[in-house]
Amino acid sequence: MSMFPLLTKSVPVGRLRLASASSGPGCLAGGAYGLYHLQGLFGASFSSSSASSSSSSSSSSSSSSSSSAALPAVDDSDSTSSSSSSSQSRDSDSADPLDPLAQFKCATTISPKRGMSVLRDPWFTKGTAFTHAERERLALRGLLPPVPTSLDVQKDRIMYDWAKGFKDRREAESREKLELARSGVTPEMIRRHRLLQDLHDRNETLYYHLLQENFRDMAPIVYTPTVGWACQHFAHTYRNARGMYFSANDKGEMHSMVYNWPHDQVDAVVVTDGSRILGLGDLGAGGMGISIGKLDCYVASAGFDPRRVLPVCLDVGTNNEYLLKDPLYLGLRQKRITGDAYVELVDEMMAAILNRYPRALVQFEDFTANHANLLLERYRNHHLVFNDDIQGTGCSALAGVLTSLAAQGLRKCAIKRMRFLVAGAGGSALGVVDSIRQAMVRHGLSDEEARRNFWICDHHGLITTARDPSTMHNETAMKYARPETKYEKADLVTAAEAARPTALLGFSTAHGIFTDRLLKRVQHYASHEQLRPLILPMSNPTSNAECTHAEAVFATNGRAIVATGSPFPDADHDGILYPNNQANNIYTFPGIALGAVAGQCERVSDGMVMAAAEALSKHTMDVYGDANRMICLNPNDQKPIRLFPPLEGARNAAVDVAVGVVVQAAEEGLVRRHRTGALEVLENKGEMSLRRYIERWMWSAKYASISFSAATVRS
Ligand SMILES: NC(=O)c1ccc[n+]([C@@H]2O[C@H](COP(=O)([O-])OP(=O)(O)OC[C@H]3O[C@@H](n4cnc5c(N)ncnc54)[C@H](O)[C@@H]3O)[C@@H](O)[C@H]2O)c1
Ligand SMILES: O=C(O)C[C@H](O)C(=O)O
Ligand SMILES: [Mg+2]
Repeated sequence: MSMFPLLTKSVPVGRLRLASASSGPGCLAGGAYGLYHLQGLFGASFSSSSASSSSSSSSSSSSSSSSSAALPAVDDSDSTSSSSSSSQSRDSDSADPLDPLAQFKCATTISPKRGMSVLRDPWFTKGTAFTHAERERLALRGLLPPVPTSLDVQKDRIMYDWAKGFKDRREAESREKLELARSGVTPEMIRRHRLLQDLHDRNETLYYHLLQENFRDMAPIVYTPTVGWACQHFAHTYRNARGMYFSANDKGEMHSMVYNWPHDQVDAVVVTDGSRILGLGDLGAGGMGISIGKLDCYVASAGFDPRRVLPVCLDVGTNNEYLLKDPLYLGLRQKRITGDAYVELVDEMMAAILNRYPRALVQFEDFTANHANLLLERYRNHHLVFNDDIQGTGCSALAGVLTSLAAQGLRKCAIKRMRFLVAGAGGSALGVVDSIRQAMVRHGLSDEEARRNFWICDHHGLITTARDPSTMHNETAMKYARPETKYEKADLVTAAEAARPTALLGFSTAHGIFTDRLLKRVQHYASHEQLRPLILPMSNPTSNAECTHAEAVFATNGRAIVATGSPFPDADHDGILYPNNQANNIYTFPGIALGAVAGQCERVSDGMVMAAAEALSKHTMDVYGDANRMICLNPNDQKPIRLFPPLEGARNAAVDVAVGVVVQAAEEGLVRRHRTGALEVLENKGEMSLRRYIERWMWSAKYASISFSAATVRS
């Protein structure tokens, strides 16, 4: 039974009963939309819609308050009177027991709107409570999380925030505290996240204006690490529809439901299946948060038009037991679909999206390694797609490597001298290793020689040819298996002794595994090669980091060149301030996407990803100038080095990356020819003009002058 019954009050006005309740359909606001129940037709007014059909609510059974869950506020009685008496009074009011049509009497609400317009209308909307039938009638399929909920569950969601009386609140609170401590997200960051998301729902232009102007300060709120918290708590904080959900239950329907999205043009789609969100694991339908957060970066730093981006969550179930038991969970309550059935769903979703938006770029985000690799290989040769965790991260990490060399006064070909010890053998680690290996090959090593520069550990330890691939999460790591089988499953320090690495990369999600001892070892081996050690603990969110920025600086006495996946405070050591630098794909996915879309590219090739890395590295060195350059090569130098540009200049960085991407795509014949397109600009007027062409393509958050035309009204 619901503990917080919503009281609704209705006012009879002639034959129409107008509702004065403050929630749900059935309310009349200043007569704006003239919402009424067609009670006049059949006399009695009761709910035909079945929002209360959801299984989870015990109170939505027989009382009239369950009717009001579907169509609240049709009630002659005073709001304080008991629900059963009000129900009787309605029946006795008008029902004629001899009328053969009595059993079919219903009240229905006629909406002059459909789709997003009805969802966003506070008088009509039922939010997640729209039933399947209503979703079909109102063109809502896909615009809401796939499972209709009851009014009671919606109410519990609000009461969860209200914090009093929620029966599991104490358990939930202690879990939240644990998660907060784990994720490195503070209550203040959450407050700001919610402030910004409320604004996002109210005024997109103002939201993006703020984001574009304050990207450095706001990126940690709308993006990593706070976005991780938002995904974990998606079901608890859900307020408004945003993005599209395709679910396993939509098989066969996706081609039509994609037309429910209210915009005829879409340039970029970010899709996740929620199976591996940052380092937080399977968050099911809550993964929608990461698609939204990534696209915020598209708009803020790459100038995508927010009306032309589409966040997508593919819901194939979840293996997260906590979510499956959470009454507020918004996704399908079933274990994840796998194998051929999974691939069929992704194929159908991709075909549906690309059928309606043939020119759209699709970014895959936070899929588990096996699916990430499989889907990338499946689509990359035919469609404009890329995987952010594999290619975007590979691009950012390679840019960091190149910048570390440039800052030490070395040329790019010095990458051949580097040896990498990598903690983590998942999709991202392999994406990064592949990118760096390709760069080594470009600079003269054979593929085999390049492979020998990598030592990869997973949760068992070092991967050698003695490893049984069936014990691994990501078998593709076997292509880097070391021949030194005596080190099979060696821990990181032992592996470091064998590898003598000059660089340490972290994609393990394992907090603190870059110990003081390990960091000192790597510094020692790097100095033998006349290099400063490169330390990239890239796991997210904050508390999954293999070490903090300060730990790397202190352990190496300021010699390490460090950047971390999530933001950390600057470190003060020996009177020198070491500014934190974030090693994150945020520096590259917006620019790669900008180049691919504004440049009318047909595919995203490995060459384009490498060109993006080189462009970002050059941009970073140009931005910081001599402040980021060592005067002479000295591995004991303590000068702070920054590997990535400041976030406040993210738009400029994205444009430089985009130009690099288009130039490379043009060389590879991957740009579509168009009379006034990027290729023609590049060929006829050169790179500077291409830059201006791309800048002109970008959207800025400014109010446009608006007037009305009936021709543009859409449902
Ligand atoms: N900074 C960035 O831009 C960026 C980009 C992508 C991914 N990431 C982060 O990298 C992490 C990994 O992502 P993924 O997609 O590769 O995930 P994944 O789940 O595919 O891989 C995790 C890997 O870590 C290994 N591992 C677990 N514990 C370990 C330990 N103690 N020592 C060594 N290895 C261990 C696992 O065996 C597995 O190979 C996540 O935290 C993710 O957020 C960061
Ligand atoms: O989301 C991020 O911050 C980076 C990366 O895509 C990740 O999965 O961790
Ligand atoms: Mg990711």
